[in-house]
Amino acid sequence: MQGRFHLYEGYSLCKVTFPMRIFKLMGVETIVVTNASGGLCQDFKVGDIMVIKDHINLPGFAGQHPLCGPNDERFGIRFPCMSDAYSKDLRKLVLDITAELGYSNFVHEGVYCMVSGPNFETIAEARMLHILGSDSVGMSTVPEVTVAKHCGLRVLGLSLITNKVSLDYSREEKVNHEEVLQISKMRAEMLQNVLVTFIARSHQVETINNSNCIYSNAV
Ligand SMILES: O=P(O)(O)O[C@@H]1C[C@H](O)[C@@H](CO)O1
Ligand SMILES: Nc1nc2[nH]cnc2c(=O)[nH]1
Repeated sequence: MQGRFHLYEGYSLCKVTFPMRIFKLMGVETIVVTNASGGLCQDFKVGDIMVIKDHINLPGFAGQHPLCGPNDERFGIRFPCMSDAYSKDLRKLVLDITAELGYSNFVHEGVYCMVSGPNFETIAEARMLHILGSDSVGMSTVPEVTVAKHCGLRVLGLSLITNKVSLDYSREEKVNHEEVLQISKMRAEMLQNVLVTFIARSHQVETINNSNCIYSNAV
């Protein structure tokens, strides 16, 4: 896909996640999701890649959840497990690949937190998300991954840290969308290298077949 739908654009979560069910019906088994996010973990630098190991569905806590409403049993069960949404095998494969490509210094694993946006975080909000265990924060991905997991797709998620999120009232820098786009452009080639190698090697991971799909926005 080129681009995605976002909650902040006014789309319902049903529409935001609809492509996942189309992929399922098309026979896709594995999806790769990419996004841009702000780094909350103090070890992260702008331009780092975070392999998503888990997420926090903040809108979901408030009832903005793509699986609310009658469950469609053709796709999955009413109460899906979400503790292993991001495949361990795929995470290992991508970490091996980034090490081989010499990218280890700027690749980390971490927890992505979704907020609805469209505003970036206040400092108090950022501090709260950090205390809750979020390593990065963004405005997408979680609804799609939730629906993908519900219908049995395997997921790899990569998040590009496009800016540092301020946790400190004395910091003067202000995040803006241009910076997000600029860093995404700067890292596009590196992410493409990782993904091309990942796709070429994905047959090494058991149960993956060739039905893979890249679902990306920022890169
Ligand atoms: O679709 P993603 O999550 O990559 O896009 C992020 C969130 C906003 O659309 C935008 C903020 O700059 O980047
Ligand atoms: N919510 C949020 N989304 C982002 N997308 C890219 N950077 C950010 C950020 O700092 N916060």
